[in-house]
Amino acid sequence: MSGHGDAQPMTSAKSGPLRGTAAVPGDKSISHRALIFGAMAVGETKITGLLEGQDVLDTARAMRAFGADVVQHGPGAWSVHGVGVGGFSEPADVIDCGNSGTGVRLIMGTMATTAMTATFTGDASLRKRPMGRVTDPLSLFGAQAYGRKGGRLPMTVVGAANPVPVRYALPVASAQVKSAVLLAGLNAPGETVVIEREPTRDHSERMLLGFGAQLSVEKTAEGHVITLQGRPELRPQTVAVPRDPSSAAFPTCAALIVEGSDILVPGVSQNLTRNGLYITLSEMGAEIEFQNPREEGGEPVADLRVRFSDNMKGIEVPPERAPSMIDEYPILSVVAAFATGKTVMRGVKELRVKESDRIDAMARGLEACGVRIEEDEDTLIVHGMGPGGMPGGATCATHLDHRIAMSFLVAGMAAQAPVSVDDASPIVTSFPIFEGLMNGLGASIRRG
Ligand SMILES: O=C(O)C1=C[C@@H](OP(=O)(O)O)[C@@H](O)[C@H](O)C1
Ligand SMILES: C=C(OP(=O)(O)O)C(=O)O
Repeated sequence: MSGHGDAQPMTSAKSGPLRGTAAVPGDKSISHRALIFGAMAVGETKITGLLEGQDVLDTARAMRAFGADVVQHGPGAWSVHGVGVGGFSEPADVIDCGNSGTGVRLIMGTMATTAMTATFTGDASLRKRPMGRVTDPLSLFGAQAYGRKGGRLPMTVVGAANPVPVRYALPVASAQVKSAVLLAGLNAPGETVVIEREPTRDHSERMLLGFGAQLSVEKTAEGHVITLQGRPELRPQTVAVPRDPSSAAFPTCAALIVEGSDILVPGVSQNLTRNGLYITLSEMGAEIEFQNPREEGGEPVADLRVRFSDNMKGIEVPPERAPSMIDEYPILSVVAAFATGKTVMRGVKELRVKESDRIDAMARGLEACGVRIEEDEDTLIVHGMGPGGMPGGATCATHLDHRIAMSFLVAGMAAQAPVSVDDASPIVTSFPIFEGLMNGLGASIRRG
């Protein structure tokens, strides 16, 4: 999907109390990886709970283009007949990863150590995002990449015919870059080593172990040293995808700011590389109870009981927490607008290279809603207006960014006047049932 269709304006008006259970769909990061690792295994991987968002559907299509047999059997139930490590065949056409940074970067890594050429593109948002962060380490394996200025898509990657293993220290805290290097390392003989100073989401490491790769993680003074043995035969798995904590953030935060709300959000990941938002909200004084802790799909999860919280205080979010809540800053900045005092988010410059420049998109939209903002290259500061304090009454630009669209629709649920977004169509990339789920809890979100 290289372009969205028509823009889909949407408006969210003040909501009555939210009630009920918010069962959000499968985790996007784990869904991409289940398809990609399944394609690299020999035999049939069975997946349940797959997120059927556009980003993941684009990865499914890409895996077919590289020769894997990917079949949908029912809602969320998929199978992948893999071709084995190094078994990809050259795609006959351009690979279109739509809106998905995760999709394109992980797939580039996967094909970079196989002797073939593939050309990648995406929508207008993805074509602006930097790919040099993955093609730089992939070139160390012997791959070559030819893209537009600044390492932008469309880009052609020529895979290494005789790949060599790599030792690479990540210059940026990014699970996408880490995963691209590990995926490339699968088809390089010998040991590939990735060193990350700050821990990022660890789904690739967990899944590689599950599929039978030899991988070790050592904590050293340099950070996490991840060592992978190349050329394993990956064994097909049964993957039960847990719910997405980044999607769960939207009903959770909505319930915190909409007066009288009391909802249950089941199966929210407590994986320490993903739960930064929930720690931050608790520190702000949010009324969240973590009930029934258990394992689901190999991830620690809990059910969250979330109540309207009229006593939240702005805080300083520790910068080292950023990787564990990187996609949640837009919705956190909405909650911060309904807290008392200022919330300071430092060390967040990575937000500028997501589907949009998320610091700029949130700053401009919140200002239009009457909120005072300070920002610099690496910082966002929101001056809270207290419960019910945000005037609202604006139309916010979403810049092809699902998280910006959902964040402003949640803001409208508690603001004094309705909040509109110019284009809600990108929400289908990660949370296709957002509108129905939120309205089912009691929200008033309508098209137009
Ligand atoms: O590896 C992943 O699945 C993801 C990693 C993060 O990106 P970066 O690795 O670029 O920080 C995150 O923003 C993205 O939504 C999903
Ligand atoms: C940044 C995100 O995704 P991606 O990088 O995969 O486009 C996101 O989902 O917030």
